[in-house]
Amino acid sequence: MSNNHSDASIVVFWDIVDCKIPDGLNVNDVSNNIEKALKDCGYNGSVSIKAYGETDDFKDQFINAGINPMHVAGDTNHRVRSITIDMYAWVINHPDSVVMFVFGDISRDVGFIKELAELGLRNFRILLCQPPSATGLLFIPTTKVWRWDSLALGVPSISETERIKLVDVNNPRSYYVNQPESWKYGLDSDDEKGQEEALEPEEANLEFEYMSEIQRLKNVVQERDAKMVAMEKKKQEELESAYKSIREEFFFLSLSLVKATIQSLLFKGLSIPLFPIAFTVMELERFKVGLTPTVFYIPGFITDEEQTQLLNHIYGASGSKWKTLKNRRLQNWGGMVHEKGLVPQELPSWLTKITAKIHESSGLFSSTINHVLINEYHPDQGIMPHQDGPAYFPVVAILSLGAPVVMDFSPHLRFRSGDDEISRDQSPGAENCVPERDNQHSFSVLMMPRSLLIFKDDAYSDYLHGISDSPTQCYNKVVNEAEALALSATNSENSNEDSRKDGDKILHRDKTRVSLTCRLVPKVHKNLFRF
Ligand SMILES: O=C(O)CCC(=O)C(=O)O
Ligand SMILES: [Fe+2]
Repeated sequence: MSNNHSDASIVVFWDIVDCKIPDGLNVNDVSNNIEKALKDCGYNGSVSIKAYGETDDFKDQFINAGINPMHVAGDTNHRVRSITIDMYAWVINHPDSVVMFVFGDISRDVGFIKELAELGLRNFRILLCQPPSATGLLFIPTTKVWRWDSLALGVPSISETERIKLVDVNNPRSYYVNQPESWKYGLDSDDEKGQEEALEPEEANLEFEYMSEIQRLKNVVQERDAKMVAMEKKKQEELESAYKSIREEFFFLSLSLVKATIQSLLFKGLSIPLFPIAFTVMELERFKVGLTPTVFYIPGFITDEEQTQLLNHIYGASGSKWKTLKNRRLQNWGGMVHEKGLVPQELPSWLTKITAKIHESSGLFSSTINHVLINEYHPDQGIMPHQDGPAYFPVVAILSLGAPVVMDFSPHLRFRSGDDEISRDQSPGAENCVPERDNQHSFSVLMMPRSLLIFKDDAYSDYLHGISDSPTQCYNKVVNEAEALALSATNSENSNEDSRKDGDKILHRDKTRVSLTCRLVPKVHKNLFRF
């Protein structure tokens, strides 16, 4: 609610009997003077004047002056009651407005004075104009007071000092001058009853009707106020819940947008640095593939640029770094792995950059990755099904570069009697072929360039993994089908790597693949000479 009433609507309730039109003036003059006096006090809102009394005689004059004539027969009380009822009808529809009373002496009407006081407390601005004979009401909580003889002539309102001077403390009708402040402001007081005088039966009837009407109107006002408060509360709640759902929708929308964007980029084989999103936001769990719970495939783990840089470093290494095996070439970085552990050699920074990224983002390695095996496969080369040795247990991460390839996983026979007989890949480059235990549980993973495959625990110890040396590989059984489909989509545009034969999905390997097998050998020999 605003306290500034300068532009608020104004209503003037004018008792034309007790505040007669001065001789020599007409209705129009008086109404102009009232409006002028209001303007002089800074009230510029639209003015609506209602006149009460024997208005029939001047009906046309009032109408011409834009004044609403309210014909009321009877005495001051009748007019005041009509005014009170209209006042309530007005305040119901005009909250925070300016209410001006131009009427006679109503100092006996304690109830009415209290109504005015209440209005003042409810952010209505109460203005009062009385004939010089009425002194009592000068002390009710009004904002401005005029004397009728001056207001009718357009003279300014009286000053506070003048108002006090005008109060005749000896006038019995001014009794409330000496009442406590709380009484003056319409608050409860036991004195009120004592001040009332006995009424004639007819008057008492009238009083009863009047009071019931006032009560009815007050109830309307209260109901309206309660409705407004409830509406305001409801509006606030609706706004709050709208904001809440917008915030939630926005949150989920942004999450799904991020997800959708990443997926669509991945499917298109585009280069995006996924690792911070892959692990910190989406968590490793989201990259689980297949039924074995410990196999993770993260497509696009590195960017095209990072892939190129890695390949440059790998092919930039001295020729002696390569060890040629029967069906592939390899580089060993990080030291030699022996039965008693790793005889370490510092990894070059171009490798620690990537191993640190794998270590930090996966959170699966108990300390820094200290060993990297780089394998190079031509299209007709592969690696026999094998199990990585216990030296690296329980986790391995393989980063793929260059061409795609299919890695097959098959359960091995470690559960048969004489488990010890199963040989393991204890040294770089050595792989061991072990017969499958159960073909039904075999699965394959399509390893796209720039992807990272991690397998650990059961997948590490209970399965053999290998790459066939065939230049064509079937990828029907791949568990990372989404990437396989993405591959088909990409290949159909620019290469003949993918084709279908008798319903089988065939990958044609026509380029070299390079992989980085990143592992941690926890057992490290610190002192080389003691070994
Ligand atoms: O090149 C690959 O993806 C697999 C390499 C591997 O299994 C190994 O080095 O033990
Ligand atoms: Fe391996």
